[in-house]
Amino acid sequence: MIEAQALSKRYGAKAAVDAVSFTVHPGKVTGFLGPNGAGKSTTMRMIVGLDLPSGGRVTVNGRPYAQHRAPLREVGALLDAKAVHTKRSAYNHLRAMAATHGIPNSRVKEVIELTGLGPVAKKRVGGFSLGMGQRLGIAAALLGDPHTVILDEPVNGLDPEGVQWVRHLARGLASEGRTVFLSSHLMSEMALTADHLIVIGRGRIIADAPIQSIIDGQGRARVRVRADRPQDLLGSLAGEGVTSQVLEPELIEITGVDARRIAEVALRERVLVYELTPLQVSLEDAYMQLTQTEVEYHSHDLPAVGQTTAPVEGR
Ligand SMILES: Nc1ncnc2c1ncn2[C@@H]1O[C@H](COP(=O)(O)OP(=O)(O)OP(=O)(O)O)[C@@H](O)[C@H]1O
Repeated sequence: MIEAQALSKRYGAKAAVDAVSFTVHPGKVTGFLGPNGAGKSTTMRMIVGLDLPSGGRVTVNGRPYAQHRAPLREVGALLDAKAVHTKRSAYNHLRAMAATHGIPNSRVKEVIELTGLGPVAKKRVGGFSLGMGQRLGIAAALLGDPHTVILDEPVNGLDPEGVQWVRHLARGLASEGRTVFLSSHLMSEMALTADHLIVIGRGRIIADAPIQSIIDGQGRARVRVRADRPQDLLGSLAGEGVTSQVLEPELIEITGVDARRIAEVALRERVLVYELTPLQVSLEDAYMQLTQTEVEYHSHDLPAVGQTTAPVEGR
């Protein structure tokens, strides 16, 4: 179990992590999700003692990381796969790590097999692709057979097979009762892997909940409507804070009210509706809504064609 209490990290005037408190429980995969610069890596580095907190504290199974007798057996972490730049082979790199922690060679061989590094184990790590480096970092994290596994952006640089492998690995580790904490800036990835999400933006926790409740709590209803006079329908819904997208002359998507409300208004306005389909709110949508005020680096899109906010023209 990882427990952070009012954990903070300042760089000069900037709060990279701003008094965050959260608990990561064993037996499930907890995703640590946030846009670039949100504070994920800094938080993870503080968990394993690589950065000193400016305030607050964080413990793993009740103690700060550095106070564990055999930290590698307690916590395995992948924090920066690129940090391994060595002329050693993967095998020798892992063997050296194992030796300093009293871990037998048989375990080195096990993690090499587990991470699919067998065919390249004797090759120099310096020549590894990003994906292979990532697998090596995960192998190193698992070396001590730790109770707690922390992986910072583990799928970075992995091919689809590798992404799926990380997913299975994470789920497998959690099903064995371990604490699994994975960071990502991709909701789509977390949706497939995590049971629970901690969402961070600008150094603050903005959600900490099971995935399903994040979808339920954040998603605004979105409904696809085919109607003979969609503009009249939108005009009548204008006071209800809806947004809409015109896809075809008689096909629109309305966000902000549910299908029943649209049907009521259509009936009142005598608009003929011949399709009314509630659309599931995607996790990506829920995430965007959660973090839209919390991203450090905004991109500026061109306005989407047909995207309007009611009231609309042509009424
Ligand atoms: N050593 C440092 N010195 C100064 N500022 C830093 C340092 N490390 C991180 N920061 C700043 O702290 C904030 C949080 O960074 P962090 O790397 O923890 O975010 P992140 O969520 O992991 O982002 P990413 O997904 O881009 O890796 C950012 O604004 C970053 O620029």
